[in-house]
Amino acid sequence: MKVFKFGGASVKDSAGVRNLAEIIKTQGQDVLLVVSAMGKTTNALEDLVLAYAHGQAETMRAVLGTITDFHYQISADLLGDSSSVHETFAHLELLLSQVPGASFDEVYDQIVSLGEVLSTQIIAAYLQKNNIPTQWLDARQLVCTDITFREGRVNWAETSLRINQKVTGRGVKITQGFVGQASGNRTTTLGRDGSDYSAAIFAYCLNAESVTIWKDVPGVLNADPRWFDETILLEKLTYQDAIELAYYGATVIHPKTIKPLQNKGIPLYVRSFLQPNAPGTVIGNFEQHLSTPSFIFKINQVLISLRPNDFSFIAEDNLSRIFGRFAQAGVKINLMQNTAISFSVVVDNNPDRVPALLAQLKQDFRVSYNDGLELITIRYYDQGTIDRVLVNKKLLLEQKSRYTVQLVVKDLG
Ligand SMILES: Nc1ncnc2c1ncn2[C@@H]1O[C@H](COP(=O)(O)OP(=O)(O)O)[C@@H](O)[C@H]1O
Ligand SMILES: N[C@@H](CC(=O)OP(=O)(O)O)C(=O)O
Repeated sequence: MKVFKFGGASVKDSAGVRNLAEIIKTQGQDVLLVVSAMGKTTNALEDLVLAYAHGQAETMRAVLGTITDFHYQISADLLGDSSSVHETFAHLELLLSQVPGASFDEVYDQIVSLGEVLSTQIIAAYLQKNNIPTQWLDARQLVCTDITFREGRVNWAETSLRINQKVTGRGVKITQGFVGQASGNRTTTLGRDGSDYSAAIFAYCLNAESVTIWKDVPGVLNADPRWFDETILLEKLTYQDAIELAYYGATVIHPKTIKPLQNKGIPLYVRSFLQPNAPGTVIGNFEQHLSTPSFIFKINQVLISLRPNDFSFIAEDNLSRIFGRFAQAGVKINLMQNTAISFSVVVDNNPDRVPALLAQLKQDFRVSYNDGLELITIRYYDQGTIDRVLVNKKLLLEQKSRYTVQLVVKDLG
């Protein structure tokens, strides 16, 4: 069996779903489809949860209206009516009519996971209508996680057992990316952009022949084409290079995706849903690492510097307290560096998390920070590539290892 993952961009409208069906007709007889919410539905559902949690009835109605109209229109266009999603919208409305009875993160997962349920219901019905017999599978009954809402950690043994019991026989199957379930039938999600990871979970448990993630780019490029003009397609990548690129922030693949596939030697193809016959990128067990420098660009970074109040050194006890605070606040560190009396970290400037973290850190440290920064990572760098990216930038911090350099910069333009 092959696993195909289709992200939100590939099914952002009815033309996208028609294109998916064409790809299945030509390339996927024995395939499990792992599909994300359509277009930007997850963002809209996040707005809906916020309005619901804050009791903003008017905003809630407006956002729900937009989400409903969007799906009804695609369903009507593809299937002639919106019956494929009636039940899920009725369930959503029922949820929203009740007073929130659980933590924000649990409510978030109950509601936001429905984006993937809606997309797969429409797509399954469309494939059926086009004489492609398709079995719809509920990922909530297959992917078992712990109770960490919004970042569920997979229970591999139980997940494998269930997947192998329920995903059997040949033919086309479709399930939701991003979604899981903790004990007590409590829906969880795997973290934003987690559908690539879902595809890897299914492939690992099923010993799949391969995974293909269908994207709006020709494959993995040596830089994000949104930021760089002259990108190069990387035709072959080792698992290790792919892990490193994803870890440092190449958003084309979710970082958790690669390891399960590497463990079983399952190849990962990244291909374009716009040019489905082009070969794209293959990630696998190759000898040769990358020969082209790759660039990863993160904007809206904040550099936080901490100094102990009592002039003690930055040592194990301080560091464990600092890491504890970051973990508690759910803030991921993109880069860190320390001297004897200061510790500097660079993180995404998430307005929901960073101010609370800074307030916590101020209890124990003198805190200074510098925002509006960019973090540029170059894998397989040389001085020429560094000089090129530093044009019109002020360099605030630099960290080099054998293959990777990270530069924290302020744009002077
Ligand atoms: N190294 C890279 N190679 C290709 N695309 C990249 C790279 N880094 C970032 N991207 C971005 O990833 C996007 C595709 O990922 P994403 O939008 O998350 O797709 P999906 O919704 O299908 O999961 C591309 O449009 C591109 O802008
Ligand atoms: N829909 C989820 C999961 C996901 O991975 O989506 P996409 O494949 O469109 O990035 C999200 O937006 O976070």
